Amino acid sequence: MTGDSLEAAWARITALGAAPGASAIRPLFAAEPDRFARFHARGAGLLLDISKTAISDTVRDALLDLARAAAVEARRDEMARGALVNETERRAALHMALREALPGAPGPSAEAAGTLEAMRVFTEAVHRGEIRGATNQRFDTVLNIGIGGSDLGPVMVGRALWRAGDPMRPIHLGNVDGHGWETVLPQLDARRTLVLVASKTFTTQETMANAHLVKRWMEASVGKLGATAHFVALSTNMKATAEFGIAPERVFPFNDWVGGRFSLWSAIGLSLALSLGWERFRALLDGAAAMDRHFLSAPLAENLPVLLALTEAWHVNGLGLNRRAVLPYDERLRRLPAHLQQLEMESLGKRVRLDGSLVPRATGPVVFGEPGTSAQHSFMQLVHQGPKPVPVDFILVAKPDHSHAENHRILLANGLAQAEALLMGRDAAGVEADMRAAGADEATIARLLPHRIFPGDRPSVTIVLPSLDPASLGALIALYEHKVFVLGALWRINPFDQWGVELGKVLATPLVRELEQGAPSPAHDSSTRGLLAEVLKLQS
Ligand SMILES: O=P(O)(O)OC[C@H]1O[C@H](O)[C@H](O)[C@@H](O)[C@@H]1O
Repeated sequence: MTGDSLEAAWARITALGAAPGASAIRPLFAAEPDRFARFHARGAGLLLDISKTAISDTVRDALLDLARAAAVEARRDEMARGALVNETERRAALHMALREALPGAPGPSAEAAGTLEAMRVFTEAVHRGEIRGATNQRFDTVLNIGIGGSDLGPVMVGRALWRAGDPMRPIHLGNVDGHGWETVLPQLDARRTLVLVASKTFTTQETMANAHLVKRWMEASVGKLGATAHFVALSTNMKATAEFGIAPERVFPFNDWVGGRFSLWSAIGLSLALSLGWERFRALLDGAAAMDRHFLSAPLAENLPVLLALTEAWHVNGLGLNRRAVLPYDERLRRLPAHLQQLEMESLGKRVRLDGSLVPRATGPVVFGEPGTSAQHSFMQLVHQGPKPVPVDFILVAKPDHSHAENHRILLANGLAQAEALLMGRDAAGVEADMRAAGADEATIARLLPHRIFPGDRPSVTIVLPSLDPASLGALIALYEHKVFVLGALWRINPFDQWGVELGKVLATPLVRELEQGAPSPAHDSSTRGLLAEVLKLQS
C-alpha cells in the first residue's frame, strides 16, 4: 500500500459521493429485485443488512478498493499478532486475546487466560459463600466503582443480560456527583456488598474520590479492619491498589494492551461474572470470539465489521453525513448507545493521522441513540424530515425473553417500519392522495402538503440478533469494536489513544482548590472567573 493509492481510493469515494443522484436509494431497489440478497451478510450468528443505503455495485467496489488500499487485512493481522498498533502510546491492542487465545500472541493469551481463571475461581467461591464479608454474611450485591471504559461496558452488558434470580445484584457508581452515591446508598447493605474498584490507571479522579467515599462508609459500617474483606481492585496499577489498601490477592490485573473502552472482557468484567454467573460471562466472551474469528477470516466483501465500517466511510466521506443514530429495538440495550458513544467517539474523534499530519477529511461521526420505539417519539422527527439525512443503525432482536408476543410484534414492526419509512418516504402525490381520501379540502391540502412530505432515500443499516443471549451480545459488541478498528485503518488514525480527554482533567485540579478556598485565580479567562465567582457567591 502506498499513501498515493489510498488517496486515489479516497478520491474515488469523494467523486462517487459528489455525482448527481449519489444519495438515492429507491432507484437501486427498483432496479435490483435481489438487492437484499446481495447486500446482506452473516457472521457469528448475526445478520447485517446494508441494502437500505445508497451503496450501488460501483460504490461497493470502490469501498472494497479503499479497504484494500488501506491494507485493512494486514493491519488487522498486525493487531492480532500483538504489534504496537496503538502507535502513540507504543502499545498493542489485544482485546481479542481476552476472549480466545491468539496464535500470534501466545504470551498475552496465556496472561489473559490466567486472569480469567482467577476471576472464575473467585466468582465461584463468592457464589458458594466461601468468600464472605466481615460479618460472615454472604455477598449478594456487587458495587462496581468506575467510569468511562471501566463503567460503560459493564453497565451496558449488565442491563442487557441481568435477570432477577441471577447470582448477585449489580450496582454501578460512575459519576463523581454525590447525588449518584445518594441514589445508590439506600439499595446497599454494607454487610452483603462486595465493592470492586475498577480503574485501569487507578488514578482517575472521579473513581478514586468515589472509592474513598465508599471505603469510609464501609469502614463505618463493618469496621476498619473488616472493610478490607469487602474490597477488590481491577487495575493495571498494582502500586496504587496497594496504597489504597487492597491486598495483592484481591487485585485482578490486566495489561496495558487492553484499551479502556475494549476492557469489559478483562478483569473489568468481574462485576458481570459475579452478577450473571461464570457460564454466562464465558458465553459473552465466546460470542465475541466468534465475531473475532469471522473478522479474521471472512473475505472483505462478506466481513461484517468491514462492511459496517465501509458503510460509515461512505456516509461520512462520500455523502458528508457526520452524525449517526443507534436504535436498539430492545429496552435491555438501552445503554448500548452510551457504550458506543465512548467506543466510537473516543476512538475515532481524531483529526491527526498516525504520521502527525491532519486528516484531509471528516472522521468519526457524532453518535447518539435511544431504544426504539421510545426514540420514535423524540428525535426521529429530525431523522425523517430534517434537512440532512442521519444514517441509522437499527438493531432488532428476533426472539424476546418474555411471553408478551403482541408487544414484541409491535416492537419489531415499528423497527422495520421506521427503516422502510426512511427509505421510501412519502412524496407529494402520495400525501395528497392520503389527504383527499381522508376528506381534506383543497385549501388544507395546499397548506399542509409541504409539511407532510417525507423525502425518503434516507439510509439505515439493520443488524438482526436471534435473541439477546450472552453470545449474541458478545458478537454484537465485538462487531462494533472491529468496525472502529477498520475505520481507524481507513482514516490512518489511532483508534486506541484518547489524548483529547487530558486537558480538562489537568485544568480541573487547580479549580477544585479554588472552589475549596473560595478564591478564583486571576489567571482564568473572564468567563471561567465569572462563573466561578457566581457559584461561590451562590454557595455562600
Ligand atoms: O479505567 P480508568 O483508568 O479509571 O479510566 C477511565 C476512563 O477515563 C479516561 O479519561 C478515558 O477517557 C477513558 O478511556 C477511560 O476508560
